[in-house]
Amino acid sequence: MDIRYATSPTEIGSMDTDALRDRFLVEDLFTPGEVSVTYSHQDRVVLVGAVPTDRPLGLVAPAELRAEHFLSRREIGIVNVGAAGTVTVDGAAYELIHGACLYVGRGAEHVTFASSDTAEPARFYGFSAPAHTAYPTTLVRPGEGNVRELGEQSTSNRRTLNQYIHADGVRSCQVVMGVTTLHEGSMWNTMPAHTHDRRMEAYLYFDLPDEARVLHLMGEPTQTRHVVIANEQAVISPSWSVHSGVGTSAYSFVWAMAGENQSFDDMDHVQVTELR
Ligand SMILES: O=C(O)C(=O)C[C@H](O)C(=O)CO
Ligand SMILES: [Zn+2]
Repeated sequence: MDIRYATSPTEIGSMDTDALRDRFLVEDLFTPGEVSVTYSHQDRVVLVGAVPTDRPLGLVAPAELRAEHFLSRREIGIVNVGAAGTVTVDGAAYELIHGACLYVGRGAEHVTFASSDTAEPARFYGFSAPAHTAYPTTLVRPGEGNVRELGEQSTSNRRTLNQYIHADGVRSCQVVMGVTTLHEGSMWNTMPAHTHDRRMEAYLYFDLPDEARVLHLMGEPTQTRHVVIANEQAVISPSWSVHSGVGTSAYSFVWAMAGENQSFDDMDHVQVTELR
């Protein structure tokens, strides 16, 4: 299992490009026929990528979890960023089309991923956090979440944010999750930027053309660094780090958080003019 240790803000000043990428960027989550798992010590979040091809794939607990089942002490939010597929949770099948989200609560024992058409596989992205109790497994189809329209065309940041798992929607212990889609011609996400000292966050960029990239901004607001990110790569953002990006093309991203609270609007806003 890929392990990423937690990072202090004092550490990143001396990191070069490769060190930043090794610590924060998750490049290979989606391998056909495999389930890939990255364990982050930032709030003990686990990122999962599953690409089922000719047979279903199971979500198995890595040895490092010291758990009988992956979800023995955890919950997970799953978004399908590929073609249609099915997630089966203890015998109940949920169909996820592109952009749909499934919350699976603590205690589920057998979770499997399958593609509806093996020639065009589903690509499941999971964000899992420790959970203290069991909330019901719930499917949210694209557009069924709480929608927020953000930004302006004139500042190239017009985007639609869908909240799926959140305090006023699908209930969870820690995970807050949704999808934001940039409108055509808009390139900036989360600008003006913010931090949230009470939660870490991870972004998975998707629906980005192969030849395009997102320049993702991270670090303390007055000590920013950038990471160049390709389609279907995830980036881990500690609670002290801004997380904003500009694409060379429109794109979507799954954002997901875990930590001290679930209050989406509990953000420490940063003015554009404060960034360095
Ligand atoms: O486009 C945005 O702005 C976002 O999607 C922001 C994320 O949801 C986020 O950073 C929540 O804290
Ligand atoms: Zn955020």
